[in-house]
Amino acid sequence: MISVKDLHKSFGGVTVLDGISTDIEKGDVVCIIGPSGSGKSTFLRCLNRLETPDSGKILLDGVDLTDPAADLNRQRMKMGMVFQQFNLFPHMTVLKNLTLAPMLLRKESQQTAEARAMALLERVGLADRAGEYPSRLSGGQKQRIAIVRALCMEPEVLLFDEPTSALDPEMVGEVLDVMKELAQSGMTMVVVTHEMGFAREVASRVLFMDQGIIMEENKPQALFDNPQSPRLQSFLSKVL
Ligand SMILES: Nc1ncnc2c1ncn2[C@@H]1O[C@H](COP(=O)(O)OP(=O)(O)OP(=O)(O)O)[C@@H](O)[C@H]1O
Repeated sequence: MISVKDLHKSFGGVTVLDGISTDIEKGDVVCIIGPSGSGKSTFLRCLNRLETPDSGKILLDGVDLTDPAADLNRQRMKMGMVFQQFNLFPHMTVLKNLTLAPMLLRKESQQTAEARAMALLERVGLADRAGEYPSRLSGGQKQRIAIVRALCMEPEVLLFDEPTSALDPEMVGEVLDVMKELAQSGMTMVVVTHEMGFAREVASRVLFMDQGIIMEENKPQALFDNPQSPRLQSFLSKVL
């Protein structure tokens, strides 16, 4: 589904991505962990071209997103993004936040967009908040709404950039539960996270990122279950 080939990105002479290559298949739940500043967010933002890589290729369903001729807006609709800071529109109700993009970009009728939004709100237990403004919601509720907003575009893959980092500890669980449910439903997900428990439980693959490169672990559960693993020890000592 997504194929990344030899991705490089520098900021002001500092190399942040130093030749990243990986393939993400349909149904994968890829967790990216690594120390602060190791380039995790930059990698995620390059995937949907919020950042422009210096070199390398990103193929989404065979379309090269680094090709200037690619229809980026069309391709981006296939990738939902959930940010650390929710990024909901504060002046719009929850329902308006959820229906805006499907109506504007997918040209859906209000009725269709609202019906899907309400069904998804139901799924995350927030149907009764459809008429609220974001300022009246808790952080955990806002992030669940942000996930629903991404889902309303019916993306092929969801990208999460540290979705629980801005939350009070007691709100983390409710957001992770929604993400687990999504993963179990077969959604393809790429998740930058410091939540080791989530990675252990849900990831089909874990990418360890350090100094601009990734090391991949195809059997993350086995890795986490082996506390003697020097590789795990080395990463955890930096991450935690
Ligand atoms: N737009 C930018 N301009 C300049 N430098 C940037 C920019 N974005 C990121 N960087 C730098 O690139 C490096 C990697 O940042 P990035 O946010 O990708 O790391 P991260 O692994 O996601 O870190 P964290 O876990 O702290 O969020 C950092 O040194 C950061 O300061």
